[in-house]
Amino acid sequence: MSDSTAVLRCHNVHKTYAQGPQTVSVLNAVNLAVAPGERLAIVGASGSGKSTLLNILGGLDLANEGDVEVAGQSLRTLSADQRGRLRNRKLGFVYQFHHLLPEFSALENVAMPLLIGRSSRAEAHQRARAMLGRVGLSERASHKPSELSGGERQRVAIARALVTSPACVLMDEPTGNLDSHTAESIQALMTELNRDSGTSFVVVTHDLSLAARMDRTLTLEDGALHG
Ligand SMILES: Nc1ncnc2c1ncn2[C@@H]1O[C@H](COP(=O)(O)OP(=O)(O)OP(=O)(O)O)[C@@H](O)[C@H]1O
Repeated sequence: MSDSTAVLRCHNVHKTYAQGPQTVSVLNAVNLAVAPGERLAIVGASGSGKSTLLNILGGLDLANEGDVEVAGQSLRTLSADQRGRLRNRKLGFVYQFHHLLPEFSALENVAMPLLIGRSSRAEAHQRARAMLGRVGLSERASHKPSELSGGERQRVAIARALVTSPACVLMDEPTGNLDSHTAESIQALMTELNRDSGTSFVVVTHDLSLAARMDRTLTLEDGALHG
């Protein structure tokens, strides 16, 4: 794959953190290219830097060195506002602890990225309703997150990540706090949505059965990705 076709790409990414008087190197020359429609799992020991890498790939955190390109656009050249807009248009995010807004309904949570992207309220709600249908939650549209099960909340988070038709969805432990049956249904849903939408997935996980369902698995070790 030539780099220009990658939906997400990083080159020579380094990240260090100050921990007290020490500087700790977490990422040390990470290179990655994610193809359109590709499902990639990133695995690695606790503390190996998986979440750090995901946050840098999503433009939520900045590398000390190196570059990230989202849909061919280098994040380095963008202001924080421009990065936010690119993130909103091209990326979706799913976290283990879902980060749904507690005071809003499932429908309003899913509509949120569209409203932030300046869709009209009517259009945002129509698309959010359709997406909730895709994840099997039409009957739960008016429920608040506290009125949903863990698996339902995770499906709302997936619907919210996909509602803008992003090029790539970044997921941090999407099945991490779910029982095995619910995790299995989330895995099946991800496979189905990937097939239907062609959206790429980058999934950080300790769940080896989820990793096995992806097209490719890379291991983060000693600050670098290994095939
Ligand atoms: N803001 C921060 N300041 C200082 N150190 C940090 C910060 N964020 C992460 N770290 C350190 O960077 C390392 C990598 O953390 P990260 O959360 O990326 O690992 P991980 O592979 O996602 O771990 P886990 O599988 O346990 O979630 C850890 O040693 C962590 O303590």
